[in-house]
Amino acid sequence: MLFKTISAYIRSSPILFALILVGALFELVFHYLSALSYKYLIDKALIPQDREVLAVIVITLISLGLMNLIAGITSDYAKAKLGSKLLFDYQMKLFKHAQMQSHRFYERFRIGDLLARYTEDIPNIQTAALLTLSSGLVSGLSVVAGLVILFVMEWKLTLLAIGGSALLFLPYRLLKSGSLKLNETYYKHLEHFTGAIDENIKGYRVIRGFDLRATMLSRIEGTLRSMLSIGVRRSFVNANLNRLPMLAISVLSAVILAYGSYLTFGGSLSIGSFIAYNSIFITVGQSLFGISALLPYILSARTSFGRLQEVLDWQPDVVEYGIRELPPVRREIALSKVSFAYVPGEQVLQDLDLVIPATGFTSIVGASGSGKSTVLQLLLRFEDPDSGLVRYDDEDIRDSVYASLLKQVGVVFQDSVLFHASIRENICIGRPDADERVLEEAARAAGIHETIQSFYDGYDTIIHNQGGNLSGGQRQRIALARALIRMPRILFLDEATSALDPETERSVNETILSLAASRTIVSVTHRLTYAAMSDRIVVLDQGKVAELGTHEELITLNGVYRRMWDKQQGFVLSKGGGSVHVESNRLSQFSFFQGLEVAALQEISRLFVTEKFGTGTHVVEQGKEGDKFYIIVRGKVEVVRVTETGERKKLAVLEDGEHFGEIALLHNIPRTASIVTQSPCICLALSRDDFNPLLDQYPSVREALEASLQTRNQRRDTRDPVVAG
Ligand SMILES: Nc1ncnc2c1ncn2[C@@H]1O[C@H](COP(=O)(O)OP(=O)(O)OP(=O)(O)O)[C@@H](O)[C@H]1O
Repeated sequence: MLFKTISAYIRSSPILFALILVGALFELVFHYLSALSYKYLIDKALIPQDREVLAVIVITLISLGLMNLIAGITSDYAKAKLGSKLLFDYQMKLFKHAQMQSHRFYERFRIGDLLARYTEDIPNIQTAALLTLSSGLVSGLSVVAGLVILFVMEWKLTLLAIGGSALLFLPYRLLKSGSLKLNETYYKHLEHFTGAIDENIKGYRVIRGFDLRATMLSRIEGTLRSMLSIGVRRSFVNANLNRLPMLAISVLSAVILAYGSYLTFGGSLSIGSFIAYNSIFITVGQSLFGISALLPYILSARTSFGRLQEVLDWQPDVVEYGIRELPPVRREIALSKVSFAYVPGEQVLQDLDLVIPATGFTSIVGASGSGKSTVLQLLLRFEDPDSGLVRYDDEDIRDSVYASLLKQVGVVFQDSVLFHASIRENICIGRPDADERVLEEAARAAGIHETIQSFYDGYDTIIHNQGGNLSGGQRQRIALARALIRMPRILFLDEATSALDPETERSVNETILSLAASRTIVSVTHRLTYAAMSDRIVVLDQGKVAELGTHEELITLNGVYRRMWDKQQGFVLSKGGGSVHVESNRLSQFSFFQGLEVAALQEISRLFVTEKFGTGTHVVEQGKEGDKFYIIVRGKVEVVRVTETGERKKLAVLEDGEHFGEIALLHNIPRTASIVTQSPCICLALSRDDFNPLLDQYPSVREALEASLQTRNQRRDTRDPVVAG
């Protein structure tokens, strides 16, 4: 398969291959004529002392040498070009293939797996192809030509040489399968290694926060030790693939020398012929050795080729077969009877029907994990539904040219990736042909033009480290400008502002609201204050549309939305968002504060302290004794538990208005899980020491907390994974 593919590839560049072949033939002719010249030099020039013959031989050799040099240089250039082209073509092919893939592909092939293909496997194939074309081709031709000449000169001796040559390939046959297996194992470990490095870089906060440094170090050490031991065996086998043929050649040379001398003693072979024969045999031997020296490279390339094919054979989930241009959306975008699962059997959306009018501002809200982002992914065709269809007006988007869909939409994510380039390039990446006026218009619409102008280099300011030199609000506004410059008919926002501080969030949302007048906006958000301003709200619950309507309609419904809304109400942020106050009626919603007088609730409310956390902070550490109860005012946290084997398990996600750690108000008991922020968070914290004096005053609170603790212990006994932190 490797040879078939590579030789087809080489044949696709006939001129380069012809140049390489001509170079090989010249080299061959030069080598053999040099060796054969001994026969004439000794028998026709030196022994008879004929100076004229000597001069002819020398001039012929010099001329051939020069021609060989020119052909060699041309062939080297052709090889360099062919090799670089092969590298380029395969790397492009792999890149393009990866671009067409969706989540299943990226779950199967982690970053380490893919990087290894680019940096190890493709270069391995290139090396083997180039070596085969250079020393392999010359050596192969040389062996054939040499054996023919030797056969004509002395057939008995040559038969002996051919028989002996088979010995050279014996080690290959013996070591081949072992070498292939070792190569495969080595690359598997290399993938783990690069994947682990990537994970350790990206997750350094989590690793430090969970004190996983020793665990990670020992994992990497384990991988590196395995690579060390496999590396030793691999190098040893490869060295033997080289050394054993060399040994076989030495033995064969000794036999040829002995038998050739015997023929010379008997007078059936002249001295000149014997020296020429021996010289040609040495060239054949070297060529055979040249071929056997290629074998480790070819074996390695075979493994690499298999690994590369494994990726290239992966069929994309979203196949771009549509041929019709998608007309501009006029009426609606919709999901009809859509079911979708990332993991077979774990349904995220089930028979979902949703129609979003192509006008105004639609918000999609719902609890974490209800499928909001998944709906957006399907509308953008990042994924295709398992059943049902996604349509823009009456067009099934699978039947349309994908680019014509993307042309109509713009998208801003929560973590908008900005590239290491100027602000101008980052915005214009959405529309490379945009002129200065269009660029500034987009930046103005996103409310960032003045800020950019105030930078020393203006639009030419370079964005470093994915936007590290900009504030969160500036990054999101640039991402918004990048989406707007495409003048999209529909703008999709996926939690585009929820990671911003309250003040910036308010101002970016005002900008977004002003955009809704001229285009359709579909926004996934969990912050209901801004969803309330939209024209319609879709409430998702466990992958289904639970409610649909305006804010007022949904509040009157008194259902899921109303509960979510109530949870997020009752917090008063000071101007600038520096501190938060929780209202007494909000506190009364917590089961353990229920029934308390307003005065008592107000007293408790005053005990709460505002705490702010950046993304990736461990608000609560598993195993550490807890002494605070927290309410999340804004932000998103993950409840995670590290198992005894070091595995990190995500148990739940908590958002605005949700709480954790109430048992700590009663006892200083170890936390059963950690709470890690997923976005910047503002929390209200109530410490046990502050709250304790009130417990005697309000026995109902103590009873409710005791009951809560009991429930939690029962849960733990039945191994229920949900914890309150
Ligand atoms: N790539 C993935 N592979 C497997 N499961 C996934 C993947 N992406 C999402 N899920 C799961 O699909 C479900 C819905 O996820 P989705 O992101 O759509 O929810 P969401 O409502 O947007 O949640 P959030 O508000 O937390 O972002 C969740 O249970 C989630 O764990």
